[in-house]
Amino acid sequence: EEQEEDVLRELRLFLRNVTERLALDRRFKAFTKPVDIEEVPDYLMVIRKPMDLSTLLTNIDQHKYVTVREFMSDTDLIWQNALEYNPDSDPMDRHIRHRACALKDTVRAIIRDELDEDFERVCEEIRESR
Ligand SMILES: CC(=O)c1csc(NC(=O)C2C[NH2+]C2)n1
Repeated sequence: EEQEEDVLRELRLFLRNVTERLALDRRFKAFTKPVDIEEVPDYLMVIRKPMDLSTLLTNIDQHKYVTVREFMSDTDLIWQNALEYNPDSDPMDRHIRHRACALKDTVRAIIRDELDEDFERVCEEIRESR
């Protein structure tokens, strides 16, 4: 009902704010857009579920996320994919893995500091009722 739509609207505002702050952080530049398959032709052979910050914003606007948990599954894909695609000891791989770990820690810190547990519980109730 209307109150549920108010909750989901507030969820989308929170998720857009988090995503835009991540996209402004220069450390996460490599994660802002889908990997360019012309530049990295083998990427889709290694990574089955690509994800990036611009796609998160599109998903939010398409009402894909009803809970923060669902949003975090997709933010986890971003750094997990980077760790998987860049496993080697060469400096470039190490550099992007460091940024992937920074993305993981930054998302978790924001959620811990800024998400009210009771708000997420209401979102989970809405998801289970649908
Ligand atoms: C987004 C992402 O994880 C990404 C984009 S390019 C890249 N890795 C490289 O270009 C090479 C360094 N060793 C492979 N990783």
